[in-house]
Amino acid sequence: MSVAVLGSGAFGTALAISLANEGPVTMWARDADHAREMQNSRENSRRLPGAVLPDALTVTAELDRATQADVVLLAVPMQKLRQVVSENADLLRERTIVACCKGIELNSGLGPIAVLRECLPQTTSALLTGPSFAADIAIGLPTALTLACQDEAQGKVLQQQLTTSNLRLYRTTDTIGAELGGALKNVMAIACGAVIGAGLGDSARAALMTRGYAEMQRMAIASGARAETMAGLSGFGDLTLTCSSELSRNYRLGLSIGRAEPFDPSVTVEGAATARAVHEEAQSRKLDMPITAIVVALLDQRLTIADAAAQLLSRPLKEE
Ligand SMILES: NC(=O)c1ccc[n+]([C@@H]2O[C@H](COP(=O)([O-])OP(=O)(O)OC[C@H]3O[C@@H](n4cnc5c(N)ncnc54)[C@H](O)[C@@H]3O)[C@@H](O)[C@H]2O)c1
Ligand SMILES: O=P(O)(O)OC[C@H](O)CO
Repeated sequence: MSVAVLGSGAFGTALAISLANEGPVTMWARDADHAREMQNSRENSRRLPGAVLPDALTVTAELDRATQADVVLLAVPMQKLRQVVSENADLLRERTIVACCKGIELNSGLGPIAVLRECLPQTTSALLTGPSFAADIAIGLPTALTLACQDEAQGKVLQQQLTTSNLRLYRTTDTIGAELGGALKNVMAIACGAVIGAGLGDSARAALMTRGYAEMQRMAIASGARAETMAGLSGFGDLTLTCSSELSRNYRLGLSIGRAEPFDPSVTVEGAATARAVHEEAQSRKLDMPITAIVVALLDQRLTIADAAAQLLSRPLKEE
């Protein structure tokens, strides 16, 4: 089995490093200068500085070369997934595709597997998600992820193929649950960062995480996901990690909102677009998602943190 990773950002690079410890891996970068720089220096100094690229990892800007692999991992931001796949559909059609992004597409309201199904209807598609920081994976720290594939037999094969000495993969056929867990936890991480940034305290964060999880469950169950998927690595697991660590870009965006500080717009923060997509979806389906609505209002600067807290605290009292 041969593996390729398309996208040489932080996550793509970390996965490629871990997989290359088990066998040959090709990583594709769209920028030829960047590809050459990584291939020669054995480091991705732009996106994941300090991590060494193993000899078994080849970096190329030639997409037709990378897509010779049996399994192709797509490690690009969610809002770019459709573009990358549809522009290169001819090269990807015969491969097994594993999306590695977390989020919901604006305009369509679809998650990564649903987008892949629309663009490549005949192709086996899966999702790799769960609590994991690129920086941890790249230096060999232990990580557990969820491999979601609707086809159970294909999922078992991929689970074996993509497990490495530091990546332990669990599998599920609940692709909707895995998509929603990874997408919604980023929205909650922005909210938690804002709470901590504004000095509202750890107790408030715990309340937000718990009620955020209830909100995630509400959307997931209404979408046909299984409750136990949300309780697993892709839901609860990733919520815990992302809402509590400054390694998370979503959490850091929240911190900057809470502190009224600027935030670098070039940083990949999946939760911002996802919050908007989910808020729209929730409104049209009449799902109660107050934390998501507040995150959108904070991003749009329509609400202060003080007003946001007051709004959540003054909601009608109810059973838990
Ligand atoms: N960084 C992490 O710790 C981590 C962990 C788990 C999951 N993820 C997920 O992985 C996905 C990618 O995140 P990342 O951290 O690698 O982001 P990143 O910003 O480090 O890298 C994104 C990569 O995508 C490429 N890209 C962007 N637009 C493209 C396009 N139109 N065509 C081709 N390539 C394009 C960029 O060149 C870059 O190499 C996100 O959905 C994120 O949620 C990240
Ligand atoms: O840096 P973030 O916020 O995109 O989080 C990275 C991963 O999704 C954590 O599991």
